[in-house]
Parts: sequence; structure tokens; C-alpha cells
Amino acid sequence: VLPPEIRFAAATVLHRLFLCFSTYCYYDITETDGVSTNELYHSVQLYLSRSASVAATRLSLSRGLNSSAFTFGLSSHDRLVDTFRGATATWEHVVTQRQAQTFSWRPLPEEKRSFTLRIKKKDKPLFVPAYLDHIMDTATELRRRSQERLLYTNSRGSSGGIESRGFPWESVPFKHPSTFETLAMDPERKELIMADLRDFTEGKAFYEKTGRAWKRGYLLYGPPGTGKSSMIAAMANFLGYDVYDLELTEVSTNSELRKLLMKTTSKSIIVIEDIDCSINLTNRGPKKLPIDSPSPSPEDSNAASPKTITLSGLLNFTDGLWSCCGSERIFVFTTNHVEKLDSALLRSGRMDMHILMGYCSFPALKILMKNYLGIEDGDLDEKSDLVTGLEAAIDEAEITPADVSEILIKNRRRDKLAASAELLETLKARWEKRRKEGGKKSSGDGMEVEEEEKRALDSPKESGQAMEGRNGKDEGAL
Ligand SMILES: Nc1ncnc2c1ncn2[C@@H]1O[C@H](COP(=O)(O)OP(=O)(O)OP(=O)(O)O)[C@@H](O)[C@H]1O
Ligand SMILES: [Mg+2]
Repeated sequence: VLPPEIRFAAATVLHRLFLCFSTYCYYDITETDGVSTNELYHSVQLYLSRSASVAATRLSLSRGLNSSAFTFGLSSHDRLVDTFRGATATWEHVVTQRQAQTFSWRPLPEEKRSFTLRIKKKDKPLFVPAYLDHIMDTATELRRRSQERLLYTNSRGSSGGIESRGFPWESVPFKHPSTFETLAMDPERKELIMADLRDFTEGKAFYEKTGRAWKRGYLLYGPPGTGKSSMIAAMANFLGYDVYDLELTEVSTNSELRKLLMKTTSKSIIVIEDIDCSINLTNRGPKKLPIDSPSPSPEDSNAASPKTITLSGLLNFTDGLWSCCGSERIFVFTTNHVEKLDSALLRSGRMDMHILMGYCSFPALKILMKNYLGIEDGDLDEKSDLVTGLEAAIDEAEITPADVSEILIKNRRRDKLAASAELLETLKARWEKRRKEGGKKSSGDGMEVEEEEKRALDSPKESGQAMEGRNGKDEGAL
């Protein structure tokens, strides 16, 4: 029988030999490195928790303070296989009991936990450090997403001045339930917007390569109650961004505006609602706008006292050098009157996408009926009088999704068919009313109004990536 020392030495040598000839290499990622906690360990834990919920059989569950999500963890000696760029990585969670401590400056946990990563030796260049970077990035994103999101505002009513404790924004938890799924609009347009947002969030390399600031502007326009605010909430929920609701009427100078911008974080949506009402944007007439200069020209300062914020100040806010202090930012402006906006605000590159939120179309109506009455595709006979009637009446009734929602809420306790029939009656009545009114108007001012609307709609088409509504009639929606 060999003495224990020799047995230990032999085992070590055998183990080394095994490692030499093995096709795998191993990385141990321990929870602590003796003194401080290992950030990589926690990132791996979070990263694996994404796929752990499906693959493993025994899991540990946890939920952090202020967190809105559960975290799954691997139990001891559980394994999980992950793939990265076509190669396989095997993870094992190893938990061992710590031997009784003789002496320690600070109490150590009873258990020693670590992850072991096994990869093929030939895959090493592929994994290190790219895979580890990928894990860290994914974990950061997961951490951000599980945190409660915030809605910030700069308006504080009568309570004190704008800057209390040096921070110009006040926040509340953001809990708006609107999502792209509940948003009533044509599915193709919805898909386009979602794809655009997705491209934006994944576009870091693109924005770096092209030398553009990593930001994007959306202009939402359309009559009241067509879902502009709901769309912003859906965007925020989709991306997991914080929302800064900027009340322009509360901002008195351009420098204050800049200060507000500097105090916003990355990965956020900065919203200015009803932009035509909050600032007199057309007070500069047909003059050439000094939009690229950081301060208003002398002429402008004469016209507008230094106490007011100007269009150039606002454009500088979204466009100038200051808009880049931070990255991954989305600006959203909303308006009911796109024709009132200065063309400088609409020119290409400024608001990247112009989105018309128009009256309720038939595909949008289907979404609302599903949300409020639980009517799925196929529940109603497509060829029935009810469905064809709704399809014909909805465009002619020129009704906003908000009005349709009201009607559906009133009838939601009735059975689906009765509620839909009631909706059809209301739509028909509106259609009839419009036809009578339209007959009276069409001879005079009606035409003019239409002309003006056309002109207003021309500018976004020229300047940006305008998105038309369901059909030509949407032009009349404004
Ligand atoms: N497209 C839509 N999809 C789903 N719900 C909608 C839609 N449009 C309006 N609604 C409903 O109507 C209500 C009002 O809509 P919202 O506040 O988004 O309109 P808005 O376009 O922002 O109006 P305003 O121009 O007056 O600010 C919402 O709470 C929502 O329930
Ligand atoms: Mg709104």
C-alpha cells in the first residue's frame, strides 16, 4: 500500500497527463477570488438562467429586490450545453462544502461555488475572449431589463423650482400596459416599426462605422385618440427603455434644455408630446434657419427674448453635439397638426421616420375586437353580413381607435356577436352622419381644407421615411 503523499502525487501526474491528451480545456469561474466577488461568476449565472429554465431538471429560483423578473439557477453538478458561433460549450455548476476555517478576517460562505466551462481545445480562439464578452453583454442587458423602468418628467407643477437637489427630472415607475400586441394598427406597418427599432438597438457597429450618432427620431402624427401615446408606451415596453417625458412649456431657456438632456441616461426614449402646442415653432417665417449654429442668431434673440426657448435650441437638443452625450437614444415627437411644424424639424435625418397614426382601419379593428371582446381570427364567419358590414363601414365612419375602444368597453359584458352588432350599428350611424355633413360641405371650404392637408402631408414624404396609413383616405385623417 502506497503512502498517501505518493498516492496524491500519482493522481496529480495522471490528471495532468489526462489534461494534456484530452481534446477539451476547462475554465473554472469561482464565485469569489478569495477577497472580492467575481463579477464574471454572477454574469454567467444570469446568462445561463435564460436557457436553464427549459433545459435543466432541478433549478434554484430567486428574485432580487426591485427586480421584476425571476432568475433561474443551476443546482449543484447540473450541466447545461450552450452553443456559440456553431461551437459547443458545456457548463457545470460545482458546489462544494468549504472545509472548516481555522482563521479568517471575514466570514466566508459555507459553500464554495463555481462554474466550469468545458470547450474543445481547437475552439479556444473562438471562445476567448469573444464568448466571455458575449456573456458579460447579455448579462448586463438582462439585468437592465429585469429592473423596474422609470418614467421621468421635468414638470413639477407648483412645487418648487425646476432643479431640486441638482436633478432636473422627477421619476415614477413606468407601468404602462400598452404593447405592440395590443396596439391597433395595420400589422405590416407595426412590423416595419418593430423591425426599425430592432435594427436600431442592434446597430452599434453600424452607427460607429458610418460615423453617425447612435440615436433615432420618430415623429408620430395624427388626430387625437389614434394611439400616439400608446405607441410610445409600446416602444418603451418593447425595448425596455426608460421614458423621459419632456414638458417644453416648463423649460424657459435653451441652456436649461441642454441641462435636461445631459441628465438623461442612455437607452431611453425622450418624448415631446404635442410639439406644435408647446413651442411656437413657426415664428421664424420663411427665413433661413440657423439650425446648425449652437446659439440663436442675433436676429432671433431680438425676436424671441433670451427667456424663451427657440426652434434652433430644440433642434440643437435633438441634433447637435449635445445630443450625443450618451448613446442609444430615441427621440419621439407627437403632434396633431403636422402641417404646423417647421420644415426644419421635418427634414431628412432629423426625424428619421414619420409615422401617421390614422383612423381605425379594418385590420386595426380586428385587433381591438380581439383585445376587448376576445374575438380571435376565425371566430366570426368572414363572409357573414356582420364582418363584411364592419369592413365596409369602418373606413367610411372615420372613427379613432379610442372611440372604437369606448364602444367595445361599454359592450364587453354582452356576448361577442351582440357586441359586434352594436359596434356595426354605431359605425353605420357615423357613416350616415358623415355623408350628410360631407354633402353640405363639399362645395366650398371642404376642398380648401383638403388642399391644405395634402400640402401638409407632402413635406414629411419628401423629407423623411414617411409611412402612409391604410390607404389614400388616411390623408384626410389629418
Ligand atoms: N391604436 C390604438 N390601439 C389601441 N388602443 C388605442 C389606439 N388608439 C387609441 N387607443 C385607446 O385610446 C386611448 C387614447 O389613446 P392615446 O392616448 O394613445 O391617443 P393619442 O393619439 O396619444 O391622442 P392625443 O393626440 O390626444 O394625445 C388609449 O388609452 C387607448 O386605450
Ligand atoms: Mg397622446
